[in-house]
Amino acid sequence: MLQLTSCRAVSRSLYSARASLLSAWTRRNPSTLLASTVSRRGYAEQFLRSKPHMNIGTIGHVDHGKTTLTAAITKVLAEQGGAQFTDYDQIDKAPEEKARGITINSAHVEYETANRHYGHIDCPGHADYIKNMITGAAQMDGAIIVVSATDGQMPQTREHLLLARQVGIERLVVFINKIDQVSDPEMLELVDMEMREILSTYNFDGENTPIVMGSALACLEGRDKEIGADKILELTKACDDWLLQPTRDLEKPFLLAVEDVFSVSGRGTVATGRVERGVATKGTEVEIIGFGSTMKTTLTGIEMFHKELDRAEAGDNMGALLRGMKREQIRRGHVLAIPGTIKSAKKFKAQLYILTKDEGGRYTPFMVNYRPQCFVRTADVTVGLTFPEGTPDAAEKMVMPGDNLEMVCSLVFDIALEVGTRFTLREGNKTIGTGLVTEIMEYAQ
Ligand SMILES: Nc1nc2c(ncn2[C@@H]2O[C@H](COP(=O)(O)OP(=O)(O)OP(=O)(O)O)[C@@H](O)[C@H]2O)c(=O)[nH]1
Ligand SMILES: [Mg+2]
Repeated sequence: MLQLTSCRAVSRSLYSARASLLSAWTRRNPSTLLASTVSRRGYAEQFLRSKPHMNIGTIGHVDHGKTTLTAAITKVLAEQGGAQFTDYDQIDKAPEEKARGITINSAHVEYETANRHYGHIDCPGHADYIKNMITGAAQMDGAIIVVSATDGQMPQTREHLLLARQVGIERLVVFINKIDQVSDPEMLELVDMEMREILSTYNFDGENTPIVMGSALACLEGRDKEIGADKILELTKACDDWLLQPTRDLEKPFLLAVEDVFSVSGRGTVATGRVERGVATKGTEVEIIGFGSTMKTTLTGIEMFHKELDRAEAGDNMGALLRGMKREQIRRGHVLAIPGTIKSAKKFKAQLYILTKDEGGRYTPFMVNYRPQCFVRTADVTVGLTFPEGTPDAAEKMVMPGDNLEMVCSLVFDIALEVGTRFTLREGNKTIGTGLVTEIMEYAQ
């Protein structure tokens, strides 16, 4: 970044300067193209809205009515002018999308209630959910868990609850669907009780979570308003009231993943990278975390768009001038963060999704102690994979392409990690899996 500064054309507008800076930057690191083009300004232009935005989705057992419900929500809100009606067929005919090199089937719709703008994800198949949740393609801040009144909770109801918890969803709303097929009120009460119980089992607030009972199909077919449209509106109201607005990246403590390091004569050492979250100003104290010891320093200068600036925020690509640091002390893969907000770790548990060969992954299974490269932010470190304690027949157990499972990951070097950090596993030039940190088992110091 600073190299570019020395040959800048003074008359160029900020915007074109930024474009060339980005292209030079992404040439060096093509994988960050997406992240860097969605800059703070670009984002604001595209998504400026008057209401707070939230990402949610429908989760739950196969055939319990997630897609029908998604269509029903767009139908009732379309009548109020807050959505475009998206019928069942349009949702399940989901376009294939490429995210992080993995093909993912999911359908996105959007709608507005009185209070919020929602992005809503409905995935056609069970395996896609898991993949979407682990890769972050379905980054949900909250979710609607759909359970059929005729079946009650089923294995994937529980599995999705577990996964929702692991990907950091704190609150859910329950929709007990298909009540048009159940005439016995005691049966509904039983499903209600069961749901509260398993919500608590998975550390959700079982007692206070709103549970709405209705029929998505009745709503979609425009009949039985009292169990159809009325209940769907009650559900969206429950989402507005109960689901918590996520903290915006800007409000979180500053964190930058170091992409490159330069030595600028007469000034000192500059680390460049994208601000993942928070805001930094001149004088901000930071820790440099990863690869051994944690070092403290101060940001003495911020450079962006070929200019000295006072402030950088989430989404910006910045150069950070670091007081008293030598070039050799910092490397790609280090993280600059507000002291005490993130720690360096070597060993953690993760939920993994192993790509199939059609997704560009391995053709063959692997066994315990497999050692791929783990890519976290800008770091890549060799990782040894083992099964959690108590896994039966761990020595003979095979992990097949297409599997999703929990594994213990032991890194060769420690890096900044926290629960919820996402990473990819690669072998040679192939992405073979993606993962999400669910528990830190061993910190570096
Ligand atoms: N009687 C009745 N049938 C419903 C209701 N909601 C959905 N269905 C039916 O249940 C079946 C499954 O609905 P979907 O919406 O496709 O279920 P899904 O949860 O999206 O299923 P997957 O995406 O395959 O996991 C369809 O035949 C729907 O018409 C309802 O309220 N009442
Ligand atoms: Mg569906």
